[in-house]
Amino acid sequence: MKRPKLKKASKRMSCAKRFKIQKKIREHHRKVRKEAKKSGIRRKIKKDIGVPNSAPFKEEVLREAEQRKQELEELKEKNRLTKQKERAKKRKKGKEECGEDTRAKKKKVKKEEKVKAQREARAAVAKSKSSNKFRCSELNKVIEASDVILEVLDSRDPMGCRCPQLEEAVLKHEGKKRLLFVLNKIDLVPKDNLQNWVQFLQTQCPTFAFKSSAHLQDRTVLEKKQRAANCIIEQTRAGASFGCDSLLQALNQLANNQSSETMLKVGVVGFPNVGKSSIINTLKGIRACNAGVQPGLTKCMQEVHISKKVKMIDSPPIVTAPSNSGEKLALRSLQVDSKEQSPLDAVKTVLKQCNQQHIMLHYNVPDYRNSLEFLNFFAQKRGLLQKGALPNTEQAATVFLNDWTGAKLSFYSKVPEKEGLPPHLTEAMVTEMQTSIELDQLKMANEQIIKRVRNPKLSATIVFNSKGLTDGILNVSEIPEEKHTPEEEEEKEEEEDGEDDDDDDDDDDDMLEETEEVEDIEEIETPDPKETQTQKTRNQKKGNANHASVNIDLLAARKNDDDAYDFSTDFV
Ligand SMILES: Nc1nc2c(ncn2[C@@H]2O[C@H](COP(=O)(O)OP(=O)(O)OP(=O)(O)O)[C@@H](O)[C@H]2O)c(=O)[nH]1
Repeated sequence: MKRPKLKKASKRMSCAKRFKIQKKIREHHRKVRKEAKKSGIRRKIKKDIGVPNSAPFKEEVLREAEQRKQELEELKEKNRLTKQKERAKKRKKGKEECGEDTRAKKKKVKKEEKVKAQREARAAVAKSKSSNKFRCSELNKVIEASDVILEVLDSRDPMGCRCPQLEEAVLKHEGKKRLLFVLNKIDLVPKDNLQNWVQFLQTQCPTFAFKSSAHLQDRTVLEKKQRAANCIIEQTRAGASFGCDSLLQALNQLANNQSSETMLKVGVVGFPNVGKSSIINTLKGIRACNAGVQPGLTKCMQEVHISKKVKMIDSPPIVTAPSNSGEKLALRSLQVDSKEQSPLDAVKTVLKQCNQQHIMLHYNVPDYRNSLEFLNFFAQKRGLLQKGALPNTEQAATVFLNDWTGAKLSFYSKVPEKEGLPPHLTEAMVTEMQTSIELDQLKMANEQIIKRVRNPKLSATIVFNSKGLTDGILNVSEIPEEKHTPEEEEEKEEEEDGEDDDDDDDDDDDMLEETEEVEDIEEIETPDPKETQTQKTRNQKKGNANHASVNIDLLAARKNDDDAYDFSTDFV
């Protein structure tokens, strides 16, 4: 009987057992390696089997192997060196970039600071230029410098545009100055009304009917010549001008009558937005002065040569006296524009001076109970809305007032029934004014102009009840301190706070730079060498005032010291 084969023992085992064995083996290997490391025995280096002696070209093979070894080592060394160099380069570049970055950052910060300071300085100069005191002093300079003064009157309310203080100052001036009226914007009033006004004003002062050109785009004489060469003629209603020739003729005549060889200087003065700059631009034929709807655009006096003998001087608007009634201030004062007076109130007074039917017809609005309701309608019509589609009455009021002093709205006031001279004029003054102007020639020229100018749409014309002459201020010391709007005051406080913070951080370099910038500002404000003696004395006075203010400050500081809390004493 065949013995059954013995079954071979199976190698199968449980996974746990297998893993355990594997782990043990790993641990054992690790232990061996560790000990080998400790005793300094390295891993077995593979033995170079070398070249057997039986090889036919043993020596050559060995030489070749040696050469390859050397080449490899050289290559390795080369790579190592290039890598080292690259790393050094990178490090250097990084350092440079870092240095450049910080330097560039510092430069940028300094530049920004400088620009900020310059901007602030410019803003301060602009602010001082838009102050009433500056305007008044510039106007005085214009009057001083001029031989002839053109008082510009808006044809829609000529009486309201007359300033008795200015007329008196010109006529009573020691330098014997001439006063002429220019009745501007004649295209916005009905012809018969214009005729009446020219006749009325002519009895007091030579009056020139005028319509300025509104479309003067070119700023240089070259552009003007090119336009003329291209035969581009202003044929639009707004682009046309009337009265240029008669005014230029009269001025040339006055220049010829002058005993001296000097040019005739003609100062152009008047209340805001009456068209002073536009008249000069029209006479010159180019846009030499800044003109626009915004009242008070002209900030400083500006000379413009009209011909070889005549030079015009543009001036900032006359400063209205606060003693004027609200009706007068509404259209003639810059305070309304600068929000010192509420535009809503100004609109209210203007509406009161007009016929409601005319307003409704002109603006195409329904019957309104008060000015606010009217402004609501007006704002809706013009699309002046704020958040929630509510009418923006503030903005509407400003737009409405700009319309009334601007270039489009047609309204007129009636000539005063009472004839006679206003209290500041005398018969002698009037006859003096009328000499050296050929009145008959002027009358004829005015008639021609009135004939040629187009009548405005009578259905849209509003009758305006003028409140008469408007008082102005010519003495700088009489101008009241200007109120700052709440926003301006807030800005000022913020600026002061900011300055305080900056002061703490500033180093010596910055201090030096600041002093340099202050010098720049002074350069901007250095007075014109041509300044008159009176202006110089005024400046001297200004200097005294500065000293006084310093003293006051010091006294105040000392007083503050006295009042200061004494920390060394225990008051409890
Ligand atoms: N329709 C019409 N508009 C005119 C006429 N003259 C001036 N204007 C407009 O009236 C506005 C005011 O003109 P400006 O020449 O800037 O007036 P200004 O008196 O120099 O103004 P300030 O800078 O405030 O002194 C502008 O929108 C002109 O286009 C004119 O004869 N007819």
